[in-house]
Amino acid sequence: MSTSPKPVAPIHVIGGGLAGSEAAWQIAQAGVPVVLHEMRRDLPSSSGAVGPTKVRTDAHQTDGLAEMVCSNSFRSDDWQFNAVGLLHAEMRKLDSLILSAADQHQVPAGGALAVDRDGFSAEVTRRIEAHPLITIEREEVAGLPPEDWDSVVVATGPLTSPALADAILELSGEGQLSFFDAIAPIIHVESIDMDIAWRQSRYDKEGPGGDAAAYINCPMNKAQYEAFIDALLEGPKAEFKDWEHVPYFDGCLPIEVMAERGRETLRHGPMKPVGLTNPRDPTVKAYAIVQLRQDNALGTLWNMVGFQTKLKHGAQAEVFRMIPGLQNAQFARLGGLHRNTFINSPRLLDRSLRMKVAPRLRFAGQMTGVEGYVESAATGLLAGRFAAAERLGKTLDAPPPTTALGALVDHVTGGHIEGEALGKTSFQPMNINYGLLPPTETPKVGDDGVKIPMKERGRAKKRLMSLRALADLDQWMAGA
Ligand SMILES: Cc1cc2nc3c(=O)[nH]c(=O)nc-3n(C[C@H](O)[C@H](O)[C@H](O)COP(=O)(O)OP(=O)(O)OC[C@H]3O[C@@H](n4cnc5c(N)ncnc54)[C@H](O)[C@@H]3O)c2cc1C
Repeated sequence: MSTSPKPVAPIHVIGGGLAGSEAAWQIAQAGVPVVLHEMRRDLPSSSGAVGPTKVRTDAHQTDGLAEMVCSNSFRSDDWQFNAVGLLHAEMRKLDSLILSAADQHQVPAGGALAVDRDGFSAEVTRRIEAHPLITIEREEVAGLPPEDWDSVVVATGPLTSPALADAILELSGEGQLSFFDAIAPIIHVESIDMDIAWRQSRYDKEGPGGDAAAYINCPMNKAQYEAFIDALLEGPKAEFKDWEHVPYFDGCLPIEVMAERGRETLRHGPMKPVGLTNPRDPTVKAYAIVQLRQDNALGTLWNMVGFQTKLKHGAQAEVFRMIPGLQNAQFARLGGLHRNTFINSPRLLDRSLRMKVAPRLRFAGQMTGVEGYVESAATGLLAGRFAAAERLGKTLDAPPPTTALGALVDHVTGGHIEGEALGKTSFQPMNINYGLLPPTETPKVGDDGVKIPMKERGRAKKRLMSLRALADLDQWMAGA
């Protein structure tokens, strides 16, 4: 007598945003059933109320899956010279629902992949609803998922509902999960002018690694400082939106707010010039000094210490390039101000995005500390594949760190270096960028054997890194 095979138990995905929709799709495409829980819905009108009650987050306007809450752009689609374009290319290779729906609903935007947001969200919703292995439950998961959900992907995003956020916070043992956040810019190290800046820790103090030259220092004279303060005070600031009502972290005030308190405040705060000596001008005391601290294990990205800001993005590049040594700075991430919910992933997650203290819970999307629509969908893609492989009794390692996908996993699960934690984590959300991938040698000669001009070598290096990433991803896929 033949017995029918035991049905595969479903995986639960919480959150039908960019990450959750992609995760659900990847799991179902692997042949594993999925229940996707999304809280946004229209409730029938209650007695006396006019029209249906709409359950939304503070930013979402619709009940459509994968709603883009702000811009309609997935940013550059150039896989050769842009890290997010490379991430697109990798995701396309892996049957990404988000990329496929975006390609289908593309609108003209130069080299960027921008979409008709309603058409895009409708397409994702249609394909998820039509998938025979996916069931959608329109409900809030208001606390930790029931124990009998043995495999869960939590993809509830920056605006995770408070009941679930509180439960995760408690489980994590961390002090904080959701906050109104001002973040400092991060700079590619190769764009810092080391003929002006120098390496030294304040008072040559050795760090835990025995390094007494852990910081990069940019000196300012009085005139430069005064001009900088004027530019800071005059620069256009991002306005608060009415959904942004969570307070600042203590000790994390935007620099413009400090400057408004007095022209000298910054010189006595993050720009204090004490304990540092410019080796090129040892007898002259700098009037103010901007410090940068290494931000990733590779040493390719450096964080402007104490420079959290709510200056508008366009103004930031202009104002911060006034700092001597940063005149040609290339920003891996600009500073910003927004409400965000994310976990301290480097401490809490393993390399397959499982929570170490509760491995039935996997995290994906902005909750893991990646930033942006594409990066969120990318971690959803991986979390979905990891969860499906586990359910099917297979092992799936993360893609290598030379790929954009692998670099993202490495960043959120370990690549970041903890700063001098002021009672809080220094881990901050980040977009994909080449600084997260191990560097290659800068090529001097092109494929055609012709010498590459100096100013084009940075681009050539990006292309080399992209080619390496796609080749390594192919190899990973062949072994997966
Ligand atoms: C105001 C704002 C503007 C932004 N603008 C941009 C931008 O222009 N470009 C960009 O690239 N990124 C932007 N981001 C970042 C953006 O949120 C992420 O890039 C992306 O949407 C995150 O994807 P996600 O899947 O992690 O979260 P989301 O896309 O937000 O999806 C999370 C889903 O989980 C649901 N959910 C929450 N809690 C529960 C619960 N307890 N039970 C069930 N469902 C739940 C939500 O309703 C939502 O549908 C912005 C973020 C915010 C907050």
